[in-house]
Amino acid sequence: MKVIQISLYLLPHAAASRRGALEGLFAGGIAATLGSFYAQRRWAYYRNFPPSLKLLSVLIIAAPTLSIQAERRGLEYDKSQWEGEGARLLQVQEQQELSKWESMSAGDKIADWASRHEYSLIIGGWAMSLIASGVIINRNKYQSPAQKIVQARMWAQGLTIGIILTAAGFKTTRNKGETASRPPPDHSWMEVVEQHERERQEEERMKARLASAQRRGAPDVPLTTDYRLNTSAAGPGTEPDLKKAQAWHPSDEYALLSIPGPANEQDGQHMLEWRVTLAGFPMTIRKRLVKLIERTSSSKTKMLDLPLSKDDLAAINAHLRTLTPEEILKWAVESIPGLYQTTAFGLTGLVAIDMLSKITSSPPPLIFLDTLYHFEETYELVEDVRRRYDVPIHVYKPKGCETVADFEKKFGQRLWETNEDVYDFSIKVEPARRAYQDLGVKAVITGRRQSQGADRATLQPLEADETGLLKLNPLFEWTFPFVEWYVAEYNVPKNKLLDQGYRSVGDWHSTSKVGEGQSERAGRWAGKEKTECGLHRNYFSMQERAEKAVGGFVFSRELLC
Ligand SMILES: Nc1ncnc2c1ncn2[C@@H]1O[C@H](COP(=O)(O)OS(=O)(=O)O)[C@@H](OP(=O)(O)O)[C@H]1O
Repeated sequence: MKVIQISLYLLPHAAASRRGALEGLFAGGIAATLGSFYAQRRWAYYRNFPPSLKLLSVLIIAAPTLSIQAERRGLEYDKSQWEGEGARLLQVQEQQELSKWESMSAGDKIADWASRHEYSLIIGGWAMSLIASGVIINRNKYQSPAQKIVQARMWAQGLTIGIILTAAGFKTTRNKGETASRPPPDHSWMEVVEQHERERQEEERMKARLASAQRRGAPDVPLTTDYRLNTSAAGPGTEPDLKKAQAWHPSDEYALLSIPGPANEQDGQHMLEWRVTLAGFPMTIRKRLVKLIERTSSSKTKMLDLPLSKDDLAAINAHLRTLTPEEILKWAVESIPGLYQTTAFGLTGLVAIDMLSKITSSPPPLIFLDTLYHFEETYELVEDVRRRYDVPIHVYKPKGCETVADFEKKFGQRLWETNEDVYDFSIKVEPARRAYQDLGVKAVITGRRQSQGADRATLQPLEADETGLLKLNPLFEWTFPFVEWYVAEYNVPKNKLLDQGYRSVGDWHSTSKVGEGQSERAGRWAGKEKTECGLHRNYFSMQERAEKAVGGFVFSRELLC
């Protein structure tokens, strides 16, 4: 807040008043002197006045003009010092007064003018009554000039007291009326000052919080003032409603925000992606940034007691939905015991691997279910990841099978065509179960996202499956462009097939390229109704279907388990 030093304000105010006083004295003095000369020439009885009385008649005019003009100049100076919001308020007030004045009757206008100039009227009244009584008393031949002056002053004083009493009575009546009809006092100036003060304190608090978060090892995020947006999704020129941002990811240069767009009949509600350049942030984003930094730098969290009740799960999800993927991962690393990441090295899983490598020096170990039918490029990617990230990879294959030959010896060729339920169970569902039991897995991070649609459209950040396994989906709200952006931005290793027209990669026999405008997973089991490999379906029903398909429990135990 601006503090005005008294000397800086008072000295120019006094100078302005002095200038006004001189102007008033000069103008009043000249007018009164000219008037005195005129009276001297014109009226014999004025010529008979002693010089002191003539001087008094000049002073009577000059003194009020001096004080009135001095006050005017002082007020003018005060007004010139108002600036910004203050000046605006003054203008509004003047405007209100003008319209009030225009709506008044002639009588009210006179009363209003009189009340605003009461001191000028009193001084003027005193002067006029002194002159008038002087003129009347001067006609008395029997009094000496000194007696006449004393008597004129007495008359003038009496008249002036009369004027003052009338003004006081008039003012009291007026005040009573005004108090009854007066609108509540206008405290808007106080609001302006308070608002400025609140903003200043908020800014201070943010700086302090940011500094403290940074001391605790949070990333250094640039906070400047210029703020630009660009979007392809909503069209240029529109601005996102930042309060609705559901997911966002700050990098060194910009943040990606995911905000629900307008619903339409074809796609229903869909998300819009915004790229916000971090040349600077508005206050709303800055606040979220500070929160984010605080969260990412917060210290230890208590480990969860498993299993979770439904209510606990709902409460945790309500919390996780407000976090970024990195925050969710950090929370999981700190609070979920027995945490692993299950991955087929899809783009989403790769993003999570990269984020985890920046969050912790001992990221959750990876579980890769080697179906034996992966593309060569996928196996190459496994090695790339092994080289780039210091994370253990547990590879699980179909039970008792090291090679395709082993698998086909057991189940025959093209099992995915001859018996899909058995295929899904034996290449993914059973090996996964085995891995979870061998390794003591309590929770897995998955690469599923809501925007992949079908069963995943309502995906939550944390789920508990029918076996009690927790599944964490940190990128549940990210869309494909976000994932692609992250991979490119941080040079995350990816499947070479993605540069050849594939978007989601599974087994070679059930994966195809996708055309322009097709959905991300259109190339998986193309032409079939199937949308999931079974890994994320109900374990017990998958097991039951596979057992039925191979001819009952006894036989299935041998073949499948
Ligand atoms: N083979 C294999 N091994 C380990 N984990 C696997 C496997 N297949 C699927 N997943 C997990 O499921 C996530 C989604 O995979 P997909 O989108 O490819 O769908 S599907 O599961 O194959 O139907 C997938 O996400 P990503 O980590 O992005 O691959 C994994 O979390």
